[in-house]
Amino acid sequence: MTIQWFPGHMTKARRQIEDKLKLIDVVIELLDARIPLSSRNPMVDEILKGKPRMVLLNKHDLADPGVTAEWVRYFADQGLQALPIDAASGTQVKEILPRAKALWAHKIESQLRKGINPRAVRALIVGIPNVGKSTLINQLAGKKIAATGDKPGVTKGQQWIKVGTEMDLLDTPGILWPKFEDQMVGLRLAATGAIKEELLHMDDIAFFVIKYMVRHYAAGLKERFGIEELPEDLDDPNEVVKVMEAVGRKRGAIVSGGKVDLDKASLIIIRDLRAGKMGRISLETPAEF
Ligand SMILES: Nc1nc2c(ncn2[C@@H]2O[C@H](COP(=O)(O)OP(=O)(O)OP(=O)(O)O)[C@@H](O)[C@H]2O)c(=O)[nH]1
Repeated sequence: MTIQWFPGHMTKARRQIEDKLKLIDVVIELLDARIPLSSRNPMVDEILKGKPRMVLLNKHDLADPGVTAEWVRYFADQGLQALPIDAASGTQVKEILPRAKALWAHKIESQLRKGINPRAVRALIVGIPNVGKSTLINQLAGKKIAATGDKPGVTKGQQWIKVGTEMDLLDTPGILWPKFEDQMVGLRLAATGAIKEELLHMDDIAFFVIKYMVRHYAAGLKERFGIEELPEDLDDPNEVVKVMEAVGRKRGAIVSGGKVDLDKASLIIIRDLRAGKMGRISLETPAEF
């Protein structure tokens, strides 16, 4: 699967999810805790057609905990339970089963009333590329089964995976596309690694990251790169370039003649952000929407 979503890809992805929906009881919608709305498919409500659903805010280990708490309230206001998790380390993953059972409780109760032994709740994980679907499937399965990778687009391939005796999970997730027509959404997706780097200009992504960091996480930026003065006028590109130059000098990204290699400095900023080296950072808040 490539990351360039054309209308044909979207139609195919949508059909694949609709086929899976026929088999399952509850949907586990995986979002990136750092950018919950930018990592959300714009048509998700329509595609999931009212299936009981929970939201998981993944990669919470990299997100700002205060902002994530705001997002949990945001989703609660929309009637959706959102749970911050870290699929890679397994933090809060044990909470998923009780929540899936709660979403399916009315069916379990009606089966019990009829004297039928309730079957395991059937679940499907859905989300955009690179949000951590395979990593979560592996955590829930308790062993390595799905292919994982740090580049978008590695999920391939329907089998059920037993999560204990009470939940069956489809072994291939539903792949959704993000809303990248919006330039800001594209920048946030690129900054977090959900869009392939080759498709965007590094310096545009780094510009966006620097500006956001100066506004919201100045201390983390200063500390990581030993910068004393940050720009005040963020509308002046020269000021932003000065930050890039400081990063390049600090990290030895210098070309002949002693000039800073701005492409390398951009890459350093983006890689450090993705690895959490500047602290736990969220790139959007409910208040911005
Ligand atoms: N820090 C952190 N990294 C995570 C977490 N969950 C997944 N990752 C990383 O994110 C990257 C993508 O994870 P995958 O599980 O391959 O994502 P996917 O959604 O299956 O991706 P596709 O196959 O592209 O659809 C990998 O490098 C994972 O190690 C998490 O909770 N925290």
